[in-house]
Amino acid sequence: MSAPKKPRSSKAAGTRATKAASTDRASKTKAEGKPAAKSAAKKTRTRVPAAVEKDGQNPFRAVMRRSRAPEPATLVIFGVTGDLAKRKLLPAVFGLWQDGLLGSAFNIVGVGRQDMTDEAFKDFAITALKESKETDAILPGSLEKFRELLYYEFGEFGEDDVYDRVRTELDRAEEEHGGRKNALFYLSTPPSLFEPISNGLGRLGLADESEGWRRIVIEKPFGRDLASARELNDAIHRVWDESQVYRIDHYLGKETVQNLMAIRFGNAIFEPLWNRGYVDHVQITASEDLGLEGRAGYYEEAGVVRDMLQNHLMQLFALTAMEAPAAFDADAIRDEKVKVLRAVKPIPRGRVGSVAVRGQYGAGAMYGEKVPGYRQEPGVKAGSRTPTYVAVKLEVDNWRWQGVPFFLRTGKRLPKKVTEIAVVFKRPPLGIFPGGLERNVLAFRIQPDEGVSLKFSSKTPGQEMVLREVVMDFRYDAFGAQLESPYSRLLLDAMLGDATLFPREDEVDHAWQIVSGLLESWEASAGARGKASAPDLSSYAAGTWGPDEADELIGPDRRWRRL
Ligand SMILES: NC(=O)C1=CN([C@@H]2O[C@H](COP(=O)(O)OP(=O)(O)OC[C@H]3O[C@@H](n4cnc5c(N)ncnc54)[C@H](OP(=O)(O)O)[C@@H]3O)[C@@H](O)[C@H]2O)C=CC1
Ligand SMILES: O=C1O[C@H](COP(=O)(O)O)[C@@H](O)[C@H](O)[C@H]1O
Repeated sequence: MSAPKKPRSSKAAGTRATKAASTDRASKTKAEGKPAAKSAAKKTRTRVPAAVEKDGQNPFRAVMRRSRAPEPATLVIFGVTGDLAKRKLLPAVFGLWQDGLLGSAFNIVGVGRQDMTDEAFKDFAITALKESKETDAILPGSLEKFRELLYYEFGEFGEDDVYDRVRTELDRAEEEHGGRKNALFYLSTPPSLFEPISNGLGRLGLADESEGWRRIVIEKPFGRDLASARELNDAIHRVWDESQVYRIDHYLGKETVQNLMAIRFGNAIFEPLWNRGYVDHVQITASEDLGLEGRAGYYEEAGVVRDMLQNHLMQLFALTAMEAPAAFDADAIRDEKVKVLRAVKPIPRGRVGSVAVRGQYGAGAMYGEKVPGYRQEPGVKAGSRTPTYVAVKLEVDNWRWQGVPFFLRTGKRLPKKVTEIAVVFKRPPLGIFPGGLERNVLAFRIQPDEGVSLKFSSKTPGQEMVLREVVMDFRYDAFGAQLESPYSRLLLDAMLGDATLFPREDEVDHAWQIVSGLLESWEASAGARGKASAPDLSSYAAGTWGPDEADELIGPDRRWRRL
């Protein structure tokens, strides 16, 4: 599906019109109820410091090596005071910078609604880096140099002033870097603000690429159903060309998700087996031990289908089931993912009961400690029907996968954190030994203990030909390298203009087409049955592997892997 082209001439006109207006706006002061724009003339900036090196070597340098460094650029993070920015984005950018991967001219403009000076923001960001578990080991002197890259702007995202001030920041960055005004805009805000921010950037001409590249990174969830995802795509395309849009799914930035492609398409032995002739079924699991972690406001609106299934799990599915792309480039890979998503048998409302199960955790125990049920979590509405677990059976109508079910499951408060793709092979056609009729399993452990294992049957030592299952295990830590944060990988890719690991418009659309039948069916049944009884929302105790109905979904001749 090709994206509508942005109307270049009208955008250029918009840029000219708003330039004059910006001079007026910039002179408004906080006394007038608007934050004062910072004058480019008055403010001096220190040159961007080079990454900290020890004896010419950064001892924490990541394995991520790229053949080119990004051009001088400004990263503008909208929603920089939020949870994601504090815990993941700022540490990811810091890690890239400390590893010397961001080039010599780079800075960050945080944008929020809170009134804060640059200095207060620098303190905020440094505290976030010190507190986040995701921050790389900090080298001596590194934080002091990193804080010099940080600036802050604030305002109402529905009004023009804040974008005008962002533009002033880009002008200033250009003066310092002596280059073009390249900018990556990262929307780390609630989804309701994606469209207003995109529009604001468009109104002020900030999507126009005549003075440097301009790209927009959009967080998930992308829409709350098929219709709203399409509306959001349309709104985004009124401002941006698809080539400027980076919809982020952090699972695609995980090393081991990329390794799935490397193993499938970088070896000759797997592909001949990767089809209905040999594969019995595939299980894709993203199990979380955590509960809500204070995100009830968001999660009550989203639930597990929008939070995990529509995006992360559908991406893992697409990478597992797609055909080999002709090349490792953005369009070749995204084309293949779209093809297989299109081949998934739709789940109309009437079939939902037989192919999907959802549940909500009740009180239980995690690692020996009692934990409350979902409805007792702070911020959750009494009698909430928000699902925290979903399992679904997908069938793919193509030659490769006809008759091979893909079982996807994800949930919160399951016994442990583990993400895995398991390709379960058919049993041997004939059993000539005692035992030995087990199914072989090739399992990609996405996290933790990243690696790949092959389970097969072997003779046990002794006089008898008795077989037992054994596991051949490759652990990713054999490379001896620290794994890069997915946000680091994806941020750097976006800075380099590489969209390979970002879902394209049509991928998001097809993923929504698959899951929207589930949502419609469950939401309609909630309306019909009222809040009190909810037969299609099963309960499971925290610390267990989800509702019993999920076992029925995969059974009777198959069972979920106990991980
Ligand atoms: N947190 C996470 O682990 C993950 C988050 N995401 C996605 O990332 C995005 C950001 O998430 P998260 O950081 O958790 O969200 P938060 O709720 O923590 O808020 C993000 C930012 O948006 C600002 N904000 C909120 N409401 C408004 C408003 N009405 N007007 C202006 N600014 C507003 C917040 O400002 P203030 O600080 O003043 O409230 C904050 O700066 C979301 O799209 C989320 O779905 C994706 C994966 C994981
Ligand atoms: O996007 C999200 O992902 C996390 C799980 O991510 P992981 O990298 O830790 O596996 C999930 O907890 C969160 O609810 C969701 O918004």
